[in-house]
Amino acid sequence: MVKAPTEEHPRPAFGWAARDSSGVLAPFNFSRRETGEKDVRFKVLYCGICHSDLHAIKNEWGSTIYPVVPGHEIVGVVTEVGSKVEKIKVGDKVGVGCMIGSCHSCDSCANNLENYCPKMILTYSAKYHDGTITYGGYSDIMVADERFIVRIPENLPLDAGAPLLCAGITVYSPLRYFGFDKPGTQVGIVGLGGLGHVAVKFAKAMGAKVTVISTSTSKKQEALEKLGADSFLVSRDQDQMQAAMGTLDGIIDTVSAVHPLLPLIGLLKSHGKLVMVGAPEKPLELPIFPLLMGRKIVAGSCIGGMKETQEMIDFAAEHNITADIEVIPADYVNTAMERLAKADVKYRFVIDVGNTLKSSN
Ligand SMILES: NC(=O)c1ccc[n+]([C@@H]2O[C@H](COP(=O)([O-])OP(=O)(O)OC[C@H]3O[C@@H](n4cnc5c(N)ncnc54)[C@H](O)[C@@H]3O)[C@@H](O)[C@H]2O)c1
Ligand SMILES: [Zn+2]
Repeated sequence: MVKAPTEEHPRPAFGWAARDSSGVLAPFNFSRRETGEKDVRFKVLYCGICHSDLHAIKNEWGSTIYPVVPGHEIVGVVTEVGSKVEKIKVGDKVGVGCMIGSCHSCDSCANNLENYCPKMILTYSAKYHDGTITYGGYSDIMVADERFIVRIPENLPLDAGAPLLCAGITVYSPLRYFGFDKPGTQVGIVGLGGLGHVAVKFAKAMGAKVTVISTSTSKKQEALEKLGADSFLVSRDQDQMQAAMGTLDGIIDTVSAVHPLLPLIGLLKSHGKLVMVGAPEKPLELPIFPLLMGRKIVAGSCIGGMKETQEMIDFAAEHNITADIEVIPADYVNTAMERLAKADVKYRFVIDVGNTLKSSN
């Protein structure tokens, strides 16, 4: 028998959910747990719209549990803390990113890499420790274990800072881990969307030389003049791509759809690394010979651990790095999803949850 939401958890909550793979979002009443002794409860003020939310509502990865309340770039103000919470107090500005739980006992958890814990629990469309389904940040309140709470520095704007909780850490972590953060390193960023545009900003702040690789010239001027990239390559322009062969130490590939890897591998120097962070729904073709000839590496990377996420947010605040955003009301989410699918946003939609999410009852 289906339980009423408040039988499962005592605290009523309200958000927007997709009920099936049409991906259409509509108002949704549900409930959240009581504030546990290690929990932080906060009023959601803003939530970014990640392309992963779009993959998820349409079940493009085949793992969505409906109804799904998406959103994993969530910021707000703390309203309650449990008795054993140590670092967060009522009134603090905080955030939650892509995960809200892990096993706390494996090697990855012991090394602050909760993101690689085999039992990592995603912020939405996953099963929590108590067996209930997790719901994301297109909603009025959030509750999470303190370990998965990020402190938002005072000088970081909450709306333009929200996307850093997923887009930011997803690019910051591989830039650091793969050594693309050394001054003068030649780094390529493929796909100038939500992830890509903050990747340019972080890589520049770390001292890298940044080349944006895009399918058309439409974002060229902005990439060079506004985002601070050093050069711009049009991936469909054979002459440009040929001239740039063997020039990059590393590439971060943020593209959300199936696309050819051969031209990207060609851009790498010997020993160069192509790091995939985009998550297309179907496998990509991997040409082997160009990898062998030059001992090149293709790797992947998934968000970042909580310690590194805090480090990334503090680095962003110090270097004035935020996302370029279009703030929207909650009832615009379906239009926003249609526009995101067409890459018609510069560069991240952020829902003004605090001012526009209105419960129907
Ligand atoms: N690895 C991780 O931890 C992680 C975290 C967040 C998001 N993601 C994934 O990263 C991808 C990007 O997310 P986003 O929020 O930046 O999306 P986005 O839609 O904002 O940006 C994607 C970019 O890819 C470009 N693009 C789309 N199709 C293309 C094609 N066929 N060829 C070349 N370029 C193309 C778009 O123009 C856009 O600039 C998504 O697949 C998302 O699920 C992964
Ligand atoms: Zn995301």
